Order: sequence, then C-alpha cells, then structure tokens
Amino acid sequence: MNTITIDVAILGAGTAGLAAYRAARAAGKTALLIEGGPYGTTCARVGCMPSKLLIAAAEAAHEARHTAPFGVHVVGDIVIDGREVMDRVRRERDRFVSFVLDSVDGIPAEDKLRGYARFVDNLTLLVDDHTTVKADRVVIATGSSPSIPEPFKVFGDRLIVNDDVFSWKTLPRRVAVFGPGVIGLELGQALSRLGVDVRVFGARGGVGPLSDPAIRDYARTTFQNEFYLDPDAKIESMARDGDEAVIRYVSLAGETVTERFDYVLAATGRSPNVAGLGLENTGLELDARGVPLFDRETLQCGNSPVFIAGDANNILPLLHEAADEGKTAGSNAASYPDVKPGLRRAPIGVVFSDPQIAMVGARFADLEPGSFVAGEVSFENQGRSRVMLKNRGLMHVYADKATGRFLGAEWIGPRAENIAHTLAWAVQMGLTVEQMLEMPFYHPVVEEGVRTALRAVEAKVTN
Ligand SMILES: Cc1cc2nc3c(=O)[nH]c(=O)nc-3n(C[C@H](O)[C@H](O)[C@H](O)COP(=O)(O)OP(=O)(O)OC[C@H]3O[C@@H](n4cnc5c(N)ncnc54)[C@H](O)[C@@H]3O)c2cc1C
Ligand SMILES: NC(=O)c1ccc[n+]([C@@H]2O[C@H](COP(=O)([O-])OP(=O)(O)OC[C@H]3O[C@@H](n4cnc5c(N)ncnc54)[C@H](O)[C@@H]3O)[C@@H](O)[C@H]2O)c1
Repeated sequence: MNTITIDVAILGAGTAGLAAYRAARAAGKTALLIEGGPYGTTCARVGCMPSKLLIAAAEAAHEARHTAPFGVHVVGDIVIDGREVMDRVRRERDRFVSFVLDSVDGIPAEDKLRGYARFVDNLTLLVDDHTTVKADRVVIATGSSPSIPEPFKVFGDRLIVNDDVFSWKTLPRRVAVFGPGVIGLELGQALSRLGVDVRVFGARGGVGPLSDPAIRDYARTTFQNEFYLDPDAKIESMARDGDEAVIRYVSLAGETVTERFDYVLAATGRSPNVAGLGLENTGLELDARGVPLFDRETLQCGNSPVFIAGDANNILPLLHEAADEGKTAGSNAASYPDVKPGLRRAPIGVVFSDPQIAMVGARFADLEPGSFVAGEVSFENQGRSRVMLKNRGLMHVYADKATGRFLGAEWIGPRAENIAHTLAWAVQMGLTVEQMLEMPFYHPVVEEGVRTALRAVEAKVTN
C-alpha cells in the first residue's frame, strides 16, 4: 500500500475536477487528481458533444426532407447510412476527447492517480486497494450517472443509457425511450429524424425542463406532431423476448398496443455519484440521497475542509456550471478555512431539440404567484421565423410586477440557443424590461418576436 500526503485531493477528473485542480495549483497548493474511470470528461465522451453531433446529422436529414415548400426539390431518395452517421459522431467525438486527453497529459504524473477513491475518514482516502491518500482538504467532483428504475432491468442488455448510444456502429431499427426530459427529447427526436422508429414514454407529464404549463403544452403538441411522445404513459408490461424488448402500453389513442424494440433507452434522470464513496465514514451530514449538505455559494460541506462541485452536487447539472463550481471548490479548498462565494452566473438552459427549448433566469414554477407579470409571443406568424419556415414556438417572459425588472423566460422556438444568451445577460445585468426595449432590434430577425413579448409584459407592469 502506497501513501501520498497532499494539500488538496480531488475526486474525479471531469470538467469540475479539472477546474478544481487548476484552481488549487494556481493558489500554490499541492493537488492530486484521482480518476477511477476513463479520462476525457462526461461532456466530451458521452454527453454534450456526441449528442450534438447526432443531432446535427438528424437536422441534415430533416432539412433535406423539407425543402419542397421553398420550391426546391430533392430528386430521388434521401438515404441515411447509419454506419456513416455513427462513424462521424464517434470520429468527431474522439477529436473533442483528444483535446481533453492532451490537457490531462500536460498535468505532471505525480499529480495524477488512477483508481476509485473512497473516504476512510474525513481526510483519508483509499484509492482502489493500492494507495492511501492523506489530504488537508478534499474536493468531491465525481459527477452523476443515469438513475435507472428497477423494473427496467428486465430488459437485460437491451437496456441502454446515453453512453451506449455513442458507441453504436450503426443505427438500430426501433428504440423505446423512457423519459422525455432533456436527454430523452434530444436523443429521441434525433433518432427519429435519422429513421429510427421511436416511442418516447414519460411518467409525470413533463416535457424537457419546462415548468410553465402553457409552454409545456405547446412543446408537447409540437413534438407529438413529429414522433410518438406520451409524457404520461400507461405501461402495462415490460419483458425481454429473445433479442428484443417487448412493451405493452395504452397508446395515446386509447388502444392497448404491444411493440418490440431493439433497445430501451433509459433517460429517466441522473443522480450524483456518491454511493460507494464511503461518506458514512466521514463526519459530514448527508441528505436523503446521501449527498453531503453543502453551502451553494462556497460549495463547502458544513464547516469541514470538504467541498463538492459539478453534477455531484446536482444544483445545475450543466457543463459551464461544473467548470465554474470546480474553480470555486478548488480555490476555496486551497484557501480553507478562508472561503468565499464563487461566481454564480444567471441561470441558462438550452435543449437542442427542434424547435429548441430554453429557460433563463427564474423558472416559472419558482416565481411567487401575484408578484410577477408575463408577456407572450407566438412565433407562428413572426416575420423572420415564417420566412425560414421555422415558425413554431411560444415564449413567455416574466417581469417583476412592481419594478418591471426582467426575471426570466421559458420558451420553445427558433434560434433559442442564441436568444437565451441575450436574455440571460439581461437577467444577470438586472435590467428592467423598459431598459431592454431601449436596446437595438434589427429587422427582420427572430428577436423582433422577443420584443413583442417584452412589450406585452411592459404594458402590465404597474409602476
Ligand atoms: C447525454 C448528455 C448530454 C448533455 N448535454 C449537455 C449540453 O448540451 N450542455 C450542457 O451544459 N451540459 C450537458 N450535459 C451535462 C454535462 O455533461 C455535465 O453537467 C458535466 O459533464 C458534469 O461534469 P462533472 O465534472 O460534474 O462530471 P464528469 O465529467 O462526469 O466527471 C466526474 C468524474 O469522476 C469520476 N469518478 C466518479 N467517482 C469517482 C471516485 N470515487 N473516484 C475517482 N473518480 C471518480 C468519473 O469517472 C468521472 O470521470 C449533458 C449530459 C449528458 C449525459
Ligand atoms: N442540452 C443540455 O444542456 C443537456 C442535454 C442533456 C442532458 N443535460 C443534463 O443532464 C441532466 C439529466 O438529463 P435527463 O434527461 O436524464 O433528466 P431529466 O430530469 O431532464 O429528465 C428525466 C425525465 O424522465 C422522466 N421519468 C422519470 N422516471 C420515469 C419513468 N419510470 N418512466 C418514464 N419517464 C420517467 C421524468 O419525468 C423526466 O421527464 C439534465 O438535467 C441536464 O442538466 C443537459
């Protein structure tokens, strides 16, 4: 058994862990980055990047099929070669991963340790069975994993998660997707557009991350017009038969249907990787999911020298949040016991469906009823959206009823990934709707639709 003594031990070399390592080293501390799984980060290997690559292929197929309304005719069949699609997804993904691997290679060998770490006590870690690490401070940056409901295990190796999709060599014929959340919508729609026969089943009526009922209903109908989506599915039985998964369910039309699938994709949410960390051996207070209680600003667990960042703490499981939080946790671990709130940017979330879904600032569900007013725009007759035949979408913007301060927005519509940035910046700058309306709006752009919603909410502000 080896023993290593270090200032800051970091569990997990993902986005948060790498940022924590750099911050601790920049603050002049010795740091050890402990990684149990493959290097490369979830985002690059099996998350953000390969999912967007698959979606890009799906968009190409969709655009090719929808040229006729412009008077542009693609003559002949549109052929989707599953092998070529998956080859590009994996090839480009590997390129992104290689950049991360290069940066890990640049970290001195003595600062890296391979193996899964578990706590023996607050500041002692056992890594696999080969090394004991004695640290002055610890950063937990172990990420998250798909949480799979127990009954799905009946499907055996026909049950897959996002990681498996990105190692496919070709496209399957039929896939059942459970969970119309962010991952289920993105992958479900992409697979459908690539010619895979897809059913998307939900449990409690949710569509993506949306919390505004009107926007959620619009999104549901929009996606239902394109592929089978039941956000509140009635599943009667699930079984494995030969190489196939067999699902009996009550369809949206009210009929009992039995269908066979090559794969069942579980996209039913992700949970922090805390099981197996031996947190029960620490003095840390844990919540019901076994995650240590921590301060959302400093990421410190209680008053201890232990910090938690990225998907492991599950505040906002997004890439840019993991990077910010890693930096906060690493620099606070280095300066412990002198800890400071880290940078918290305005909330922003984008689902890369088509139309895209976006949310900025406060969620509708978190706003105090009676304290805010809402403005609406439909993108169906919005000039630029109609020109491009991207005229599907509905947006709600929220403002403080008394002051007119812009609080946030939820919507589905064209160019949402870009508009979300403008609006998130307005939230972060604390702008009022009146100030936002003093900003330039070019013509003809989708943002003119946003202006319509802002004007509608401005008219309701009581000051
Ligand atoms: C399909 C998919 C698509 C996504 N798309 C987007 C997107 O478009 N935009 C966006 O912002 N976010 C997206 N995300 C979310 C984003 O990928 C995550 O929020 C982010 O990668 C989290 O980074 P992390 O550092 O917390 O975790 P990770 O990158 O997962 O790093 C955690 C590391 O800890 C290691 N580890 C775990 N336990 C131990 C242990 N005991 N000891 C040592 N090492 C351990 C793991 O092996 C892993 O390498 C997506 C996620 C998925 C799954
Ligand atoms: N574009 C992006 O930024 C992006 C893309 C993918 C993932 N992510 C991140 O990954 C996180 C996890 O994504 P996710 O989609 O797994 O989780 P999610 O929480 O967004 O969605 C899970 C969905 O599964 C449903 N569900 C739960 N149990 C079910 C069951 N038994 N049967 C059917 N449906 C069930 C839930 O009601 C919900 O709709 C997201 O919260 C997000 O932060 C981000």
